[in-house]
Amino acid sequence: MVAFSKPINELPSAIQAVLNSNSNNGNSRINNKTKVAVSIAAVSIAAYITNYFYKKQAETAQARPSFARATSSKADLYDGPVPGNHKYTLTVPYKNRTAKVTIRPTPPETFKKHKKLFTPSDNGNQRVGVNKIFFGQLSAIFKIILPKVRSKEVIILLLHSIFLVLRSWLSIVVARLDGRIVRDLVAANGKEFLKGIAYWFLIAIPATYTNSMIRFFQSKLSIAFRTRLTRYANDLYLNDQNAYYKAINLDNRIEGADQFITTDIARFCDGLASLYSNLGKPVLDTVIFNYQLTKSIGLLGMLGLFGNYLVTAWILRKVTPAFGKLAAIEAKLEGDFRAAHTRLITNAEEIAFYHGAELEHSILERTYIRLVKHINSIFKIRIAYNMFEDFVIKYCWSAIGLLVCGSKNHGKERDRTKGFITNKRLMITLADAGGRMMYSYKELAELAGYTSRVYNLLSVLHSLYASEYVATPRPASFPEDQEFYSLDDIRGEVVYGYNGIKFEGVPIVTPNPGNSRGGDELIKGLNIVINPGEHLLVTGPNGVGKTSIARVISKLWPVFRGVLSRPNVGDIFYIPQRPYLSIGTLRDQIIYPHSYMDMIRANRTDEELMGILHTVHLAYIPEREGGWETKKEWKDVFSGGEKQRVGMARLFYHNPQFAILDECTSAVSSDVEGLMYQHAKDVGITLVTISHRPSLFKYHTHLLLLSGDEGSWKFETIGTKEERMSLDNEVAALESKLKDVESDKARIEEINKELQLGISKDNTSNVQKRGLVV
Ligand SMILES: Nc1ncnc2c1ncn2[C@@H]1O[C@H](COP(=O)(O)OP(=O)(O)OP(=O)(O)O)[C@@H](O)[C@H]1O
Repeated sequence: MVAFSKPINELPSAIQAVLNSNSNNGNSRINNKTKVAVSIAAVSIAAYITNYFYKKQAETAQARPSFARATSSKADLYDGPVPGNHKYTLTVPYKNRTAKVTIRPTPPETFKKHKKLFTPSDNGNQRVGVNKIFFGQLSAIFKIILPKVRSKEVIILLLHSIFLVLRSWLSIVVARLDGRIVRDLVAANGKEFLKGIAYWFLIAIPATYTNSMIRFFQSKLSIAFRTRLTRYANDLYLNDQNAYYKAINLDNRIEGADQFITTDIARFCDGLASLYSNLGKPVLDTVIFNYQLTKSIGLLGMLGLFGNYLVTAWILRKVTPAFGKLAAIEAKLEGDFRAAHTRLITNAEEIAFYHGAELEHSILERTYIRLVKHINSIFKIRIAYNMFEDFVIKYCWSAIGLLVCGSKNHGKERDRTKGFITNKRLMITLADAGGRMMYSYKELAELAGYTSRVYNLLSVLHSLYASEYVATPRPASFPEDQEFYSLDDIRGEVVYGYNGIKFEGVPIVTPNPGNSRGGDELIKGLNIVINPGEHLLVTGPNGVGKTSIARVISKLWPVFRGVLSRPNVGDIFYIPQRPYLSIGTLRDQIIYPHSYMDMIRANRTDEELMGILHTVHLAYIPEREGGWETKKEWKDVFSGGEKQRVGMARLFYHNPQFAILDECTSAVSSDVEGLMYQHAKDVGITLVTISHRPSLFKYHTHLLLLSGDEGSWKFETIGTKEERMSLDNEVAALESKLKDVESDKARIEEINKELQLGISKDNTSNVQKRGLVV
């Protein structure tokens, strides 16, 4: 018989109550010594299994060839996938060395299989909460985070569960030990008391280890889920289907995908991993104590209690605020705040030039205030809810429990008191478990919010990956004789592998997602052909659709009607209007989008890169910047003209059959621009140039003139060699006239100086009165 008087803090009082009733009944069959021994053995076995699992993982990692050693110290920290390989190795910095990580990109078949699981919702109008939709979404996401039974995550889950059960077991053992120590203390049995204290210290080792391991596995589970989800989302987002571009330009269902992928996925995984241990324990406690109560209060009393649970659950469901929806809105507002900061960082120089700090400051403040107001409103909502929750669960449940117990208590006064006290303790501990369960329900509701955001992200990415867009219904007022362009009605065709660029009745249309008038037709059905060796110059006023032609050729914008025939992806290279410089070394800027490993595989050398830099007049750069390995924020290092020349260097490195040059030399001086164009032609690149500069005429054979007049266009040859020569002559004549202008200017300055001298001699000079100014 064990007598309890003082529960210890870390023990759930509920378990002690069970032990109380158990021990009072004299049911203790196993002694404490055995229990301590069994506990230590059980925890040791669990620790051994854990160790074995992690040792195996470390061995697998060691067995991989060292990428850094295999190449050289120059090896950059990332390597792209090798074409045709289903997996590849990335090297990442880790504790002053590089660690290798094997990446297995999600195969397209998996996306195809999962597509039906992820159906985009009707623009967030559905109810976010713990409901059927939530469980459906969760089960779809489970297909990603637990793809098969034999996966790392399942092992972590199992080990986590083992430690959770061990914790419950240890709690019981510790409670019994506590009772025994108190008994010996009261009985003044010094020897037994000291023995109890010794056991106490002995059990502390597995107990603390178990608690640490529970937290460890919870974190491991969360990060393992996050890794799976992040990789999956990245694979859907960044691929040859350009979902990252479509999400911004062809769709408006997800705003700020960065927030979704970086923060929302992390919160979802944390919530899911903690829910397992947070919900598991009170559920276990509730089962145990309800079982105990049934013994005391009989079946009828128990039915009464269950009725009470059902009514409480119903009321709570009715009065619980939409925590899921609130969490989803909070996540969106966090995203807006983050996006405002990102904009500031990206455009720091332009904003500084304009002295725009004050305005930007107010934008940031406004975004933050919106977020804080929302969070504060959640806090307020929680006051009333928490009061209600406490009132119902802690006070009403206990009172009802006492009533049930009271009505069941018969017999002698002494027995009635004992039964009443035991049941009361059970009721209070049950209420405590209920409270924790309700708290977990709140967590579950918040998880529903993150689940809906993650699900929404994945389902939109799935539809963009499959090139499925939101339909725009044709408005009744839309003119009948006018073609209506909706993103769900793309009838054009793209033929790859064509040796040239051919448009057959292809209109250039802006996508305009979410706009009720559909896409705007910038250029009426284009019919042009560019064969290898012919060079096209596209010109016309601003905003007429020149760059949009390049977008259609690059398949960024859809071909709504007609047929576009174009070369394969690797045979055509595009240099955009705004230069882009990536993260990485100086070398990476020239070879972008290839990696250093691609360069090594293709037997290309730094000497070759140096030759290219000579061509674009940037040969001084490697020395100035400290060599090819230098890493800097290149967009802040290069001048506008240098950035554009780096773009041309990329063109010469990749040396494609076709190139689309979109105003990519507008900041380069005319002489160097001419040399670069001539070089591009000499090495056999067929050019499609978008430009306003007449000086580029002579490098092209065809002209596409966009007038902007209701989408009309004119396609003509720039004339014979002689005619182009005569154009050249005209340009030369104009340039020489410009030179004359310079000499005339100099002469005027001379005259002015002479006049100044005259003025100082004769202040009344007429010339001074008239003032000759250039
Ligand atoms: N993603 C988009 N969605 C809707 N309209 C767009 C989009 N991108 C561009 N436009 C519009 O399409 C029109 C043509 O744009 P484009 O960039 O092709 O012009 P451009 O002829 O190259 O002009 P510029 O000479 O100024 O570079 C513009 O009016 C522009 O506002």
